[in-house]
Amino acid sequence: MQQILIIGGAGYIGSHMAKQLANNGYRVTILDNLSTGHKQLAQYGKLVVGDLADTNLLENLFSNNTFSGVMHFAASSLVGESMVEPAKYYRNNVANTLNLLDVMVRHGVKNFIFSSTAATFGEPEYTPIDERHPQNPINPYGASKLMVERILQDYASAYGLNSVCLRYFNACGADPAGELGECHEPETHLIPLVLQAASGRRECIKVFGRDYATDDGTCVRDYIHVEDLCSAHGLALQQLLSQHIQGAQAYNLGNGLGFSVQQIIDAAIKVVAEQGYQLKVEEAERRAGDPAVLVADATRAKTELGWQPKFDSIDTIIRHAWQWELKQASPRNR
Ligand SMILES: NC(=O)c1ccc[n+]([C@@H]2O[C@H](COP(=O)([O-])OP(=O)(O)OC[C@H]3O[C@@H](n4cnc5c(N)ncnc54)[C@H](O)[C@@H]3O)[C@@H](O)[C@H]2O)c1
Ligand SMILES: O=c1ccn([C@@H]2O[C@H](COP(=O)(O)OP(=O)(O)O[C@H]3O[C@H](CO)[C@@H](O)[C@H](O)[C@H]3O)[C@@H](O)[C@H]2O)c(=O)[nH]1
Repeated sequence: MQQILIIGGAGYIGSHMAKQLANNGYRVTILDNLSTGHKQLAQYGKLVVGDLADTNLLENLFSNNTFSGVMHFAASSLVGESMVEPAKYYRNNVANTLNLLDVMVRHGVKNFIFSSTAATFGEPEYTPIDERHPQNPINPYGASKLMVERILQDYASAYGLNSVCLRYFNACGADPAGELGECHEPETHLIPLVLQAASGRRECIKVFGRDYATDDGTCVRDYIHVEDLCSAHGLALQQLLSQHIQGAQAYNLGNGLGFSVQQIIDAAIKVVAEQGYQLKVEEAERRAGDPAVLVADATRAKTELGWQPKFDSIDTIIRHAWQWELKQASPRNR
């Protein structure tokens, strides 16, 4: 059985990844410092609680296990916070990743998958955004992820470390079986916030600006189900393990479909109404640093990895997230 190390596997996307890998016959070890993750999400692997900054812990982990590959989800990932606390972002996302890569190189572990982001592109020059689009991040979060992308290129040529950077657009949805889902504190993502407004955990959803150059004036994003993100990781892993992928590669991951903030709210209103729930919408100022439109061109992932998103219906995405939200809002979990 091949053993995979998931860094950040107690978080939103990493926990879904652990479940998919475990269900596909891999042995999973999770390293997580539980800074934004949750022990109860790390159900599908052996959890080691610890920090990436702890080189001794990493050395022991790699000495006592034989990892076929490493998936790295751990990061600080709040765009706004990164503007006022850039040091935290460069330390956690860049310096700590370097720690990890150096231990991998020392132990001859060659296969690495990295969670990158659409935020590495900055203000789009054109959409949909393919891999040829210039990368000019406009915040330290995006810059920190781009630095790792760059480091991975050099580590591939100098040390033979093979890697895949997967640049997610807007991760959303939840485990279709209802066991796992998003629980960030603070939550900043649109879909969970809209659903919290419906469940009563939040008073209302605020629309950040209606004066963008889009059809209805609200921002357009490419919402990609967490299960589909994980299936792309699974395919990338297979290709790394079989050495079909070598060097440092990068793929954009999205559905290629744009939904406006208003369209998301409308879709959510329909889903929650089936169970008699409603939600209140309020107007708010634009949030600094939000581009009007971010949509992915994921052709490369489709042709080279054989990836095909399964949950591209926004209704299905919202239904899965709503099932999870109802569980979070139930009195037993409060
Ligand atoms: N959620 C999105 O829409 C989105 C979009 C693009 C990219 N990403 C990237 O995907 C990855 C996962 O995102 P998520 O939403 O699941 O985040 P998350 O915060 O839910 O998960 C990150 C996990 O990493 C852990 N962690 C952080 N720093 C650590 C450290 N130094 N040592 C050990 N563990 C540490 C946290 O405790 C948490 O469990 C991140 O790298 C993020 O930047 C997310
Ligand atoms: O209460 C809210 C929250 C969000 N929005 C809007 O909803 C859209 C989506 O926002 P959000 O869910 O915060 O996602 P993004 O800001 O698009 O960023 C996500 O997607 C990026 C890639 O596209 C990743 O890099 C980031 O990590 C991830 O947070 C944006 O237009 C926001 O202005 C609102 O109107 N009201």
